[in-house]
Amino acid sequence: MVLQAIKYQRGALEILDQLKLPHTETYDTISTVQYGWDAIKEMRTRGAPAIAIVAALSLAIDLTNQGESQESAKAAQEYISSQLAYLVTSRPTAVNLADAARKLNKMVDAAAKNEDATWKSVINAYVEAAEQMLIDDVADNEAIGKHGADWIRKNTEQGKTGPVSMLTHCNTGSLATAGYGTALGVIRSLHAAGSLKHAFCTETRPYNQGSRLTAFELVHDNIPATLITDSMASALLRLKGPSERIAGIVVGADRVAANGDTANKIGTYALAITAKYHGVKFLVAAPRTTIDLETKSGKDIVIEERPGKEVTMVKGPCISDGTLNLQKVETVNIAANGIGVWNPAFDVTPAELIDGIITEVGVVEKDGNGNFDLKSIFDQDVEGKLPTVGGI
Ligand SMILES: CSC[C@H]1O[C@H](OP(=O)(O)O)[C@H](O)[C@@H]1O
Repeated sequence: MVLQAIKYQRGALEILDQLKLPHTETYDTISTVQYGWDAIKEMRTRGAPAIAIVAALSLAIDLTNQGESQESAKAAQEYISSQLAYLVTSRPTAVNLADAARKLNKMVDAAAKNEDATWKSVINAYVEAAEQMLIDDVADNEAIGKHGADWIRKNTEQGKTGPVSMLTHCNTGSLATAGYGTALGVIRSLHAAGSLKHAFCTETRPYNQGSRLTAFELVHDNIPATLITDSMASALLRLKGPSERIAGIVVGADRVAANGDTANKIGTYALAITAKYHGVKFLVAAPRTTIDLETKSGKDIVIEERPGKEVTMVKGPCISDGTLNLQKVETVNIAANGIGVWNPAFDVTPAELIDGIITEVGVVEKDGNGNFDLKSIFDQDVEGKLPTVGGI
């Protein structure tokens, strides 16, 4: 069975409630823009690409369910624009959602200006573009996986002489995208090619994307894997690096700035520092829709701060009279009452610590001056496909 974070057919959208994984697989119906916004804000669905897709499809569902209208094409365009502007407010750091909104607005503006445009023709154009995002994302991830695996085999000592082990952080797999994943897609590609010795994943406190989601995906796919706590990463590289043939650390991204500085799940920066210290490669895997050329460097990236209770409270299946009730989740406090909490959801890894940025058109490395040229990859096609949202 393929793990699906998003289930969609025209007129019906469901998202896998990732707050309940790995205990239960429950799908929530998303029938309005507000339901989509709430699911993203509460992180029942998460992951930079998945956030953009769920947001765009929640509006597609909203529009489809409205049925016929006598309103004008202009009214349709204005409604879509207002709903996309609202959806973008659900989470600020990942650029994919804002990028998708920009491209979808541009497409809808053009559709509304057609001389024979109607409410229906504009709505249909939007729905088709939003649906195309699902298809594009999986294709992009499979290409990222291939490029990343090829690069690791060619550019790491371990990869040149046999199967490699890789460490990854957070969740960047099928549960963070429309399928296959970005950084976890690279690990999937290595595994499929017989080039993976072992995958290590961090638990990724406080949401535990690693222990609850990535471990779930690795076990589901029968990929040899080991879970470590976030604080174990440096010891792993020092004590088990040579014997485990750890070639590198591969992570996802929420926003890559024009100079290559990368915002990703909190803890990524620390991993980049320890990778540099231990001489293993540090790779970022992300589709071009995550690269934001309008943001010059990491200091300009807004870092989302989340509620302190996500650090001090943990959720788990309810255990009463010794029996496990998977349908009932209890929340337990694990910190001293009254303690202050700082809970940034992301941090920024400077480009100088990144060895390569794996995209669907190839791996970008720094030039002789230590700079990433990310603009050039937007001129390249992927089998004739430019970086798009919904084929736009
Ligand atoms: C391919 S997902 C990219 C990115 O999104 C995750 O953040 P969150 O779980 O808070 O949505 C994480 O930073 C992943 O690396």
